Order: sequence, then structure tokens, then C-alpha cells
Amino acid sequence: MDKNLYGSKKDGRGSMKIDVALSTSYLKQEDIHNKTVIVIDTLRTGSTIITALHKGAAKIIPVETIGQALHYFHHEDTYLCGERFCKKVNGFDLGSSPFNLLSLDTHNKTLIITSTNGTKAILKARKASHLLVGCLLNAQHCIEHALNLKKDITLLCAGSRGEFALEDGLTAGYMLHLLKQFKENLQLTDLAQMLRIGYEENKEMLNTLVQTGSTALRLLETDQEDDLHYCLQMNSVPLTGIYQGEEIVALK
Ligand SMILES: O=C(O)[C@H](CS(=O)(=O)O)OP(=O)(O)O
Repeated sequence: MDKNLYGSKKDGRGSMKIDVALSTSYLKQEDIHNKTVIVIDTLRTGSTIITALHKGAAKIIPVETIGQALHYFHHEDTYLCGERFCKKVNGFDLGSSPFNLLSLDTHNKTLIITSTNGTKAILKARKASHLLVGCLLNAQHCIEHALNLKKDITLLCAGSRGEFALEDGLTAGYMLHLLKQFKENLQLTDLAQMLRIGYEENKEMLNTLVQTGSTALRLLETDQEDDLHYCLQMNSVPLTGIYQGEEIVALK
């Protein structure tokens, strides 16, 4: 790919700054203000949102609490999706399983989604200039769109219960690797460099490494292995989710 496709210092647009927040606990106001934020939640909310949009869902509305989701209970053409600590919320149509979503007719439907980490991260970053939803399924598409937006970029790893999660860090590392491939003169923070190097040094073992992380182990313990394999299908979905006016829609 031509490294100058998205502009460079030489064309007078200045160099973009790229930073990472390791989990929602580390996210500061300055990471959001006037930035494009990519919320990364590979296991599983990000992958669920991207899969739903790929299957023709009209929009996804992320909410923080189960109570807020129930507010939409009787709305037509709406599915309630949600999990707490990997388990489907009682009475909801779906948990946060992208694999189970594949057999649901989501065409033109609205999904209301609440999850342990992913929806919290999205809502915490919602004041960003642009908020994109990314995961391994759409990593390349997401990065190409983020570069087109021509703002400094924060990669926000949703993590797990406020802590860093390995699969989100490796996804961020892969996105940083792509950024460096697509554009010259980027300013990566030391942390961003570290994650990029971590990915590049281990890319042959990406799937194995993800499966050693605590989220993957929880999915295995709760017999949700199908999700794990599904979410590892790198760049299989050519779209990105963008948060606009309290809902996430497809950016193709
Ligand atoms: O159910 C999931 O996929 C995870 C649960 S856990 O807290 O990481 O165990 O939540 P998510 O909000 O999708 O990261």
C-alpha cells in the first residue's frame, strides 16, 4: 500500500498523534477531546456490534444498565442484547454472542445492547470528535476510516472490568502495525509503540495468545468457544461502526 495515501507531513497536514488507553480506567478527557477514538472490544461486544451491522441491522443503541435496555422492551423491530460477566441477561433476546447472532434475522432491526465492558467504553468515549467500533473482524477497514478522518487517534481498549485485556491489546497492536504501514510520520506514544512491537513480534501466534487471556478462558469455561473462533477471523467484515447521535450505524 502507498504510505502517502492518507497524507503525510510533507503535504502540509502535519503528523497525526496516536495513543492508546489500556482500559476505560485509564481514559482521560484529553484522550477524547478533538480526537478520533476507536473503541476496541474483540471479545465480544465490538465483534457483536460489527456482526449485527454486517447482517443488516439498522442501528445499535448502546446503554449502560439493564434497566435502560428494558425501557425499549416493547418496541417493534428491536432486540434486547446483553450480558453480565459473560452470561446472557435473563429475559433478553441475546447475550453478547456474535456467533448466536448469525442465526438471528437482524435485517433492518435495532439492537439495544448492554455489556460488562464494551458498552461502558463506548459511552465513556462518546464525546470524541468521531467514535469508531473496532475489533479483529474489521481492523483494517476501521483503520482506513480513522486515517480518512484526519484527527489524532486514541485506541481505547475496552478491557475487562476496568483492567487491561490481552485480546484488546493485541488487536490494538495489529491496528498500530497497519497504521504504520499505511501512513508515514505518525507520532506513536511509547505505549503505542510497545503494543505495536508486541503484535509484530508475536503475529504468528496471535490466535494462541488470545486464547490464553482471561476473557477467552471465561468463554471456554462457559462453553462459548464458538465465539472465540468467530471473533478471531481477522478482516472478514468490511465495515466499521460509527457512533452518531446515541446510536451506532454502519460506515461502509
Ligand atoms: O461477555 C463478554 O464478552 C465480556 C465479558 S467479560 O467481563 O470480559 O468477562 O464482556 P464485554 O463487554 O464484551 O467485553
